[in-house]
Formats: sequence, C-alpha cells, structure tokens
Amino acid sequence: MDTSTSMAATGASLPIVTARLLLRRLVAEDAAAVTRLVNDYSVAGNLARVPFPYREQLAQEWIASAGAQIDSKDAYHLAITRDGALVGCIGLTLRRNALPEIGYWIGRKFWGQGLAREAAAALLDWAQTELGLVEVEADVLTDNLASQAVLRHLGFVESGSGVQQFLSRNRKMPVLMFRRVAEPPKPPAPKPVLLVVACALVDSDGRILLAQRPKGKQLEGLWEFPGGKLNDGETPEAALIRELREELSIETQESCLSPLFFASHAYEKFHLLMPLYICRKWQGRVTSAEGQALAWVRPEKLADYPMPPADVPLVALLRDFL
Ligand SMILES: Nc1nc2c([nH]c(=O)n2[C@@H]2O[C@H](COP(=O)(O)OP(=O)(O)OP(=O)(O)O)[C@@H](O)[C@H]2O)c(=O)[nH]1
Repeated sequence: MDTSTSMAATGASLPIVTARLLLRRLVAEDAAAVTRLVNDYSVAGNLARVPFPYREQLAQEWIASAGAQIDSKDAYHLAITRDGALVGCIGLTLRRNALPEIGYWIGRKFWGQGLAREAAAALLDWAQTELGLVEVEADVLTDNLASQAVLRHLGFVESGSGVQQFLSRNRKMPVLMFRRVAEPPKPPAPKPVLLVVACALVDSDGRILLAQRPKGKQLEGLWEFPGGKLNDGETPEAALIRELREELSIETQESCLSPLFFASHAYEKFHLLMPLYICRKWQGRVTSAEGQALAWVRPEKLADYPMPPADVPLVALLRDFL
C-alpha cells in the first residue's frame, strides 16, 4: 500500500515510523478492523464522538472523511499499525478558534503495552516538525486514568475541566482538559574549539610534504600536513617547531615559518581551528620519526591524496599559491 504519494501533495511526510509502530493514512480496507476494535464498550465508551454500538458503515464514512481532512490539512487521523495489523487510531485536529486537539484509542487486546504513549509521542514530534505545532490540547474522561497517565507522561498538564456530550454513552460526561507546550528544539551543544598548527613544508622542487595518519587514530589513512595540538602555554610557532622535530626530525626557526591560510572546520566532537604555515628552510633530513608514511607531492597532484575534510579548502588555496 502506498501511503506516501498522496501525502506529498500536503507537503507533510507520512507515514510516521516508531520503534514498534507505523502511523499511516487510513484506507478503506481498514474499516472492518476499525469496527471490530471500536465496537467494544471499553473502547467506545471513552470516545466522545462515536456511537455505540458502532457499525462498519460509520467506519467507512469516517475513513473517507479522514482522507479528505488530511488533503485539506484540517485534521490528521491515522491508523496505528503494528506488524501490519491495525491496533488503534490517533488523530490531530486543527481547530479554527481553539488549539489543535489530539485524540487516540487502542483496541482492548493491545492495552498495557505503552502503544498509545509511543504513537502519541511520535505524532506530537511529527506535528512540531512538519506542521510547526507547539501547543496541543486533549480532553479526557475524568475517570479514564490510563489516558491521563499517557498525557502526563508526554508533558501535558491539566488545564481545566468541563462536561462533554459522549455519543457512545448518550449523555454528558465530566472531562478533564490537558494542554502541552512543546519544548523548543535544543540548540546543539557548543563544541570545544581545538587549535592545531600545521605546516606546508615545501622543498627546493616546489613539492609539499604530506604525512599519512597512522592506523588507530581518528581519520586514519588520510594524508595531512605535519603538525599537531598546542601544549599548554605554547605559542603556535613553538608548537610547530616542536611537532616538526618530533614527527620529522628536522629543526627550523620562527623566522622560517610564515602564516599562510587557516582551516575552520566542524568535526563531530570539536571545531578545528588550524593555521597553516609555510616553511621552505629547515635543518636536517626529513625522516619519519613516528613511523608514519611520508610523501613529497607536487601541488597539482595534491588532490590524488585523500585528506581530512578540514584540509580540502586549504589544498585548493595552496595549489593556487604555489
Ligand atoms: N596535523 C594535522 N592535523 C590535522 C590536519 N587536518 C585535520 O583535520 N587535522 C586534525 O587536527 C587534529 C590534530 O591533532 P594531533 O595530530 O595533535 O593529534 P592526533 O589526532 O594525531 O592524536 P594525538 O592527540 O593522540 O596525537 C586531529 O584531530 C586531526 O584530524 C592536518 O592537515 N594536519
């Protein structure tokens, strides 16, 4: 069954998938299952707008109107299915002079498994993301403690009480009103800024030295400019002179290091800020002091060496510069 094509027209993405459930558009074939589950006083008696006994003809009409309401964006009544079988329904109705209202029911044999809570949590998240709904209301029979527990768990708080006509009971019943204000999405936690210094060592043939990141390290196998993190109290230049000594067994001086470009890149756990220096003068022979593979690379060949994402803009700049 394709429930996604027709939703495309409304701009909202359905179905909604949760750990155990699929919330999808109701289809005509659901009428028999809806009738079987709702035509049970323990279910229908909690619902204000369904008569009891409940007949399949009503289910057919309701399913047709639910489809039309989704298309007109007036309400989103969805089937709750588990492993392909209908276990209940859930809906969100957008009202003109009132807040949107959520309602749901679960067939009696599926009670006690937290399915209403799982479906409602998913629909509320979906409504916030897809429809921008922040505040939602729900009315619950005063003695329907299970449904009130679901709402409380989802962050609803009691906002009033009243009476409402219940078709299923053919009389007015006391209800509690609940309201939920969704928390605004949390901004991502700020990442620590990591300062790393790196160097484009350029030999007399105009080739640049790249070092391969060893196995077991983050970004292993990628080629990078020699360098590393600053120790406490170190200047960038002192750190770079130390790193070149430790990694490549060469000596250089601050006067031989010229700042060139810098990389600013968001990695998953930190934000890298990496000034890239250029150095054409050093003492000693470049050797791999830490066992890392080294390569002297012509500027036009740099792109053949896979490098960390932070380095990509630097490589382009360096190629133009040299
Ligand atoms: N040296 C260097 N580091 C780079 C480059 N590009 C880039 O993203 N980085 C990142 O900057 C950090 C450099 O830290 P580092 O070399 O001192 O440390 P590391 O990850 O090797 O681990 P370590 O702390 O065990 O030595 C790494 O996260 C590395 O992925 C680059 O061109 N050169």
